[in-house]
Amino acid sequence: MSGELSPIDKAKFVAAKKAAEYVEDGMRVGLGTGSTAAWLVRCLGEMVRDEGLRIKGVPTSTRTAQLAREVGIQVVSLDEAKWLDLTIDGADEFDGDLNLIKGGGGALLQEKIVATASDQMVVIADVGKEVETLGAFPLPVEVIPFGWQTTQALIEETLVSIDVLGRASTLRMNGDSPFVTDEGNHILDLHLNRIGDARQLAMVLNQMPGVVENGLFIDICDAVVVGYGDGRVEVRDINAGTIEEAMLDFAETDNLFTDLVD
Ligand SMILES: O=C(CO)[C@H](O)[C@H](O)COP(=O)(O)O
Repeated sequence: MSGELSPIDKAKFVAAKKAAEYVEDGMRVGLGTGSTAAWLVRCLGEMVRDEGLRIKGVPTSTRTAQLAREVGIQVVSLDEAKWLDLTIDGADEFDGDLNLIKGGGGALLQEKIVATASDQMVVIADVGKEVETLGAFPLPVEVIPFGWQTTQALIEETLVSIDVLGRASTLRMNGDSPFVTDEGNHILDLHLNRIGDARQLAMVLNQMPGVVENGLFIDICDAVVVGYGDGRVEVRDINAGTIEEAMLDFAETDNLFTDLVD
């Protein structure tokens, strides 16, 4: 059964499976969005079902909320949970300092709120997401629909004085219509190619009227669990500075490969 998955999907799965070990009974857990996070939700659902794990999950999107309920995880709102023990989420890019680009799935706003309200954020990613410098992946910026073209122009103009290689941006589409986030906003994808100073850029973007949030996660992530297509995983922990390596066995989890959900 595992042969049906591409190496990238196997890598995402093993990262998620390994990260599920961080989750302990009684925890309030932020549940990320995207295909890698969907694997995590499925793994946690299996632990709830088979091992009696009791957790409260705070989803970062309507998609994740639906999947979490489907697999039997108790879903609560962030305001009900108030503060979280742990958030596990995917990423579009991570660098050596574990700074991230997120928002490829359009859920960056809830993802950042939830991750920031957590004692610990663990990112799960296939090794292809690792970069030396952030910026090859277009940076998602959530903007309010009112005057979005003016906001876009302001962003592009401001980027002239920022250390980036490109400054074109595109409105994310969903078919013929603009993509709409769970909060009713739009997403501008900034094609920067290379971000020299991600911290500065994140601050500058968030000062602009019309910008709700940007997809740079600076000093938020505590550890990245990196998955490889052959089942290998590495844990990069920013606090302990350690790298743990392990090999996961696909055979035990074949049933999870039957229906990958995103
Ligand atoms: O930030 C995200 C959604 O807003 C995702 O975590 C990110 O896009 C990675 O997605 P995937 O796990 O499908 O590669």
